Amino acid sequence: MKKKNGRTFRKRRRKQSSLGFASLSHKDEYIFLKKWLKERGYEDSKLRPAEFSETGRGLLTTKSLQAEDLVIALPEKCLLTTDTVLNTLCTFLIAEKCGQTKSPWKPYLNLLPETYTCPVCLDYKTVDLLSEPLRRQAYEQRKRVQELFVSSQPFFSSLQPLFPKNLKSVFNYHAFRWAWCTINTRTVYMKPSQRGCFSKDPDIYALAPFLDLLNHNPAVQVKAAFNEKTKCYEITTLSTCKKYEEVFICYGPHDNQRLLLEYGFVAHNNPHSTVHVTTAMLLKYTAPEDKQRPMKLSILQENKLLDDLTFSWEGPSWKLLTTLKILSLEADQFPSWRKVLLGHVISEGNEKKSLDFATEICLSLTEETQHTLQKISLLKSDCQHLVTQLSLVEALRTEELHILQKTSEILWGLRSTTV
Ligand SMILES: C[S@@+](CC[C@H](N)C(=O)[O-])C[C@H]1O[C@@H](n2cnc3c(N)ncnc32)[C@H](O)[C@@H]1O
Repeated sequence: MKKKNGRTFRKRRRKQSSLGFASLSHKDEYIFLKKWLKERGYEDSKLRPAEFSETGRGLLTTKSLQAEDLVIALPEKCLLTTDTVLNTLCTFLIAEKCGQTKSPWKPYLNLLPETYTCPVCLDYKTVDLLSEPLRRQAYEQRKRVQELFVSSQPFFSSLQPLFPKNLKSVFNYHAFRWAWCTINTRTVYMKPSQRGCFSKDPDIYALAPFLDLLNHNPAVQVKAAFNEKTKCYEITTLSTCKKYEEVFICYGPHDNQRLLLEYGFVAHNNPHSTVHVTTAMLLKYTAPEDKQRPMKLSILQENKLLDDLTFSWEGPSWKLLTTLKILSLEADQFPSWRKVLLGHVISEGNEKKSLDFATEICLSLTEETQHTLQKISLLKSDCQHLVTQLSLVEALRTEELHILQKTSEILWGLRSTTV
């Protein structure tokens, strides 16, 4: 301990803060976790927990990593797996957390976040600031978790003899939501072992202590799987990482809406970011007097063009532009709708009309996003207790605004070449 006050320590602390992270590995909780992992066969020489200014808690490497290097190999004994249903793992987490002192998982449970920012945990005021499609998904998530909680009640009641405390003080909605978020944001997928082509083995999800401190970066590539030979869950990087930098993995090619929905955060400059255009929005800008509108809509529906219409950093998606071209067909052009689906240009007029249509939608979404950002900034000063969640939605809506601004530039360029 005395060593900590020495010159080397002070020098090291200075170096760390200038690099944008503060080491956590000297803290008791992390020392206990490392000891616990070691007892279960985990050997590590390079990863250290740290607090990063951009991403919060994560892991850094003390040795540079080259492509194909193993980032981590976590032995099976350290994994908390479920080959049964989700609520069994929820129940397990709640029960272990409440009887923490005796739990063999204590060093891990101690370090789990106390709160989450997935939509199920957000205040209604915050959820209402999300864009319409995401808001709908956020309410669906709430409903799903509530239903799962209600359907787990008989199971919780059957556990009463095992608990001296009043069961409701242990298995309440608050605890269930915490456990659900823990599982949703932190489990890794383990492909069931292939016992035969028609194997009915259920999917297995595992909580992986320490490994679950790795944060997401959409720009990195990794391979992750349970290795049957070494009996370890292994992550190999396909990207490089410099010494004393944060080691990232990629949770998948998710856009920011999906990251918020599933993990409760957003990634800045996410290349997969999109802004969704709903059917209601399309209908708002199509002429209701267009007699072929119902037919056009059923063609679009049959060809699955109405789902997932988006603007991205590259402008309107192919699906969105094709949809707009079909909706913009004049009565005499309508029989050519199949050609539009095949990517043919029907006329200069149709091209121009669909781009004008896209511009109108983009402009309307831009105004709506700017208005929401103003509301967020007012709410941030009025509702101090919601500042963290409001900042999260602000980051998401700001990224959406940037995509819409980029799209507007792209559309302007496209329109000037078609006129
Ligand atoms: C598997 S955990 C990673 C470790 C986590 N930061 C911790 O302190 O326990 C996943 C959670 O980390 C956070 N996270 C992951 N990547 C992030 C990033 N790039 N920026 C901000 N938060 C991130 C999110 O809260 C997410 O739900």
